[in-house]
Amino acid sequence: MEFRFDLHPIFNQSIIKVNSNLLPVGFRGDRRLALDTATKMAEIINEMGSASARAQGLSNPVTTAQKLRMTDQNIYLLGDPNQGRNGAVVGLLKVGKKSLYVFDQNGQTQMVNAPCVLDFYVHESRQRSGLGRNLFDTMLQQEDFVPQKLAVDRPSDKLLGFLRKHYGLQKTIPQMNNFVVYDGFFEKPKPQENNVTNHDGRMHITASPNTALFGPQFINDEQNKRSKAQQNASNTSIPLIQNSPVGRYAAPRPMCSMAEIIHNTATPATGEPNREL
Ligand SMILES: CC(=O)SCCNC(=O)CCNC(=O)[C@H](O)C(C)(C)COP(=O)(O)OP(=O)(O)OC[C@H]1O[C@@H](n2cnc3c(N)ncnc32)[C@H](O)[C@@H]1OP(=O)(O)O
Repeated sequence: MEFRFDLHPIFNQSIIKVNSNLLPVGFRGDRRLALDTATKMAEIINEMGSASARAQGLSNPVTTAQKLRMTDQNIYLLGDPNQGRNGAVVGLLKVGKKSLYVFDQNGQTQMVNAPCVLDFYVHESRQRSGLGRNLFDTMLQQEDFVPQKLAVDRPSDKLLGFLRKHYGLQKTIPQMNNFVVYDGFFEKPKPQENNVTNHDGRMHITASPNTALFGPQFINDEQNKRSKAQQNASNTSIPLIQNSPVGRYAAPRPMCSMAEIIHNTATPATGEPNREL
């Protein structure tokens, strides 16, 4: 798509990334140039957004400059410096994170903050020549996204074919909304080598408030923590400061009736702090 203005100063590389300020990421220039560039960028985004809507048979564009201004989404634009005198824009890809309710493989609803493909268009005269792949790969790399972790908003048949061909995405997890998610969407990332903690998988689950507050711990983790704490205590001469009990531990203790019976006195329950003493 060609424009009445020269695109070369805007496209300093073939693919540019634009966010809510309507300027290419890394833009340098004074206020006047920024204003001029943002005005031209708004025109590019509106025209490409409308062309994408037409190609998908939508009555309203999914992508406009006005909408982009109000989100933290990113648009990738593919330019062709060699078309015409001013160059041309031949592709658009809009992505961003969205909070979604989606079904997992077991049909359970999950709330996720997922990276989403929101709009994707390559000019009709250039489709099926690898430009879409080029644009998509650049987006994946710059956003640090993985294809199977993407939710795709109402994908067209062309986009389904594209994702199948280039990224092997085929098996979907059925959803009730317009988003398509693929097998692997819910897979947890594998732990990094240097993050792997050395435990044997045995959990320490007790009825103690620590378990309730912090969840069960791996037994080896606890032992490691304890031996580290002991080491620290013996290495330092910092006096042990006992924290005052808080919350329900600060409440007055009930009398222990068994002790009362044995000693014929009123005795507070043992093993717990008693602020009255
Ligand atoms: C979330 C959304 O945005 S949904 C809307 C997606 N956009 C559209 O449907 C708009 C019209 N289509 C397009 O703009 C483009 O076809 C895109 C963006 C989907 C793909 O861009 P392209 O530059 O064509 O992709 P690229 O050349 O890298 O890959 C080609 C593959 O995409 C798929 N594809 C592209 N065009 C078509 C088509 N007309 N019919 C069927 N499959 C197609 C095929 O798998 C094709 O491989 P093949 O030629 O071996 O069959």
